[in-house]
Amino acid sequence: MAYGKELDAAKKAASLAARLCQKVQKALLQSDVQSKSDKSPVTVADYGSQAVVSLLLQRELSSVLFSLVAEEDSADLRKDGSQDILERITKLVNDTLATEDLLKPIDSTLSTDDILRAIDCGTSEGGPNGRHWVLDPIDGTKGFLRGDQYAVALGLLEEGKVVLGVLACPNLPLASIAGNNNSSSSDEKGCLFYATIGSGTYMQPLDSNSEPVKVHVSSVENPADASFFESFEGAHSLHDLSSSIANKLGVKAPPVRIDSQAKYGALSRGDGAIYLRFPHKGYREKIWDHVAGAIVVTEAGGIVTDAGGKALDFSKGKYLDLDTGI
Ligand SMILES: Nc1ncnc2c1ncn2[C@@H]1O[C@H](COP(=O)(O)O)[C@@H](OP(=O)(O)O)[C@H]1O
Ligand SMILES: [Mg+2]
Ligand SMILES: [Mg+2]
Ligand SMILES: [Mg+2]
Repeated sequence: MAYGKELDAAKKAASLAARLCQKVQKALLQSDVQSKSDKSPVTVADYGSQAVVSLLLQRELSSVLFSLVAEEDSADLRKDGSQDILERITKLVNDTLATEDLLKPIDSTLSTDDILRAIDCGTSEGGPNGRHWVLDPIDGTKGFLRGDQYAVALGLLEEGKVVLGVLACPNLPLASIAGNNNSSSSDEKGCLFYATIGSGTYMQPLDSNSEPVKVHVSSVENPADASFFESFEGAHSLHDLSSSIANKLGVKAPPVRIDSQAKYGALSRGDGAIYLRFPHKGYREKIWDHVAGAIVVTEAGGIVTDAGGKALDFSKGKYLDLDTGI
């Protein structure tokens, strides 16, 4: 299969990064620190996830040319007073890598400098030529902090086109979320969605080796039977505008609001039929917020465009040039 080796590496990297995030999110929920608005735990998970993916991809693919466009960089970690947080990230990454039995044994424990370097591999600008990995180490940080949805989102661009995407969604129920905003806690959670160009979209449980299943977008034709997704955060997308558009389309169901590219994952298996996103004026969308999600949806039979109906162009660097919304 085309991109088979890249897909294996990407699935492994995203799953392992998700494991790191789950560990941090658990601690975040169990301790009472969560409400204290101390953002350091999430920073730890964002950085740790980015380091894990960067290290894994490089180790598994050992290509001379490795380009990664990723959300985080190490600038803040290099500042005075960041030593403690950097050591925590380093420990998290080492502990996470040590749990991966499929990995070649690690020659030595990674140092703080190794971690800084791994994070900074993600400073590529992308663009229309060659291969670029695109990573959002935690998409939906606000959801992550709330204990809600988030995703590790990893994609691959080749000559400006998305050819591969992986979405690890640790809190997304394996069963459909159609019709309910809050799933019961007994639901089995943790989904891994993946797609390569021309080969469809698959979903498998994040923490087991169960067989992947091919997924397809909703087949609902009548808008009256459709439901739509949007950001949980009103600051990220104009809820009033989505509602009025949904209304005009004839959609009757209330919006399903969830964080992150888990929306694209849920869409790809038909939990809902539509995703509407209208950022406030002046906001520029970043490619890592959509690359993986876009291919997961298109390979499942869906269509992803800007609000003007044009396909998303991921070849312009870090930002998407959009007409109004997605
Ligand atoms: N004002 C804004 N308008 C639109 N999107 C925004 C935003 N501020 C942040 N975002 C983006 O929205 C993403 C989350 O998407 P969603 O709203 O679907 O959960 C964030 O990703 P991160 O959490 O990776 O920073 C961030 O990139
Ligand atoms: Mg994001
Ligand atoms: Mg992020
Ligand atoms: Mg962010």
